Amino acid sequence: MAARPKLYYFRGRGRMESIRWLLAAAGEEFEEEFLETREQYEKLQKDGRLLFGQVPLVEMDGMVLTQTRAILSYLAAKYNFYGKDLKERVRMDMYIDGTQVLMMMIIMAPFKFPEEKQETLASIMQKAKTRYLPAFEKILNDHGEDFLVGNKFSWADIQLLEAILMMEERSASVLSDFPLLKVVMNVKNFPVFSAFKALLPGKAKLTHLSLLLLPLGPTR
Ligand SMILES: N[C@@H](CCC(=O)N[C@@H](CS)C(=O)NCC(=O)O)C(=O)O
Repeated sequence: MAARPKLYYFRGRGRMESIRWLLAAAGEEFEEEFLETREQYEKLQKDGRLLFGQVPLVEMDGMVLTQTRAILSYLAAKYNFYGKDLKERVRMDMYIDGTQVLMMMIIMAPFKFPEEKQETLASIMQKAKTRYLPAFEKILNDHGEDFLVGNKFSWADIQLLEAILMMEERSASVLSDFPLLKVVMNVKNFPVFSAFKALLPGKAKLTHLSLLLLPLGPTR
């Protein structure tokens, strides 16, 4: 098994993207194998490496890991992005689960019928602005800190930043009514910005992580 984590997924963001972000935030270099042929996928199946026949698949620390949320929890705990106790952890879980629901809606939107895409996206962005972003703005406002939980950079911040950058790709002004998020969720002020940057090949004009390089979905 490779010394570095090895990621197996399609050449796109999808469910693997948050895994890449956590590894990048930890400053961990990783390898990727993009699944581009049916044979590659079938080989993983045949070798018994896909527990439920699905990717993302990550090989690391002598383990073969599948199920996105399980992989993310492992990484967050391993690299100390998962709070100092169970109470911090459960708050993070709430924020992360909410954020991931929103992200999955955005990820799946390109798979809609062409005539439905625009309306679907508009409704997701509306939900983001009325349900999700106000909740995070309030959290920051209530505790007055720069991070979502425990006044310390965590998985919850990384997840929310990723979601916000996804939304800003669709609507650059999505944070205009959320002044605290605008300041706190500025990628350039993020403590791991340099770690992100270091992992970007070449030019490092960062708005997204590896994903300047990878397409979001089938239409992009
Ligand atoms: N619950 C799984 C879902 C994984 C999943 O749906 N993976 C898709 C690719 S994004 C897949 O492998 N689909 C093939 C299949 O289900 O046969 C996770 O979160 O990792």
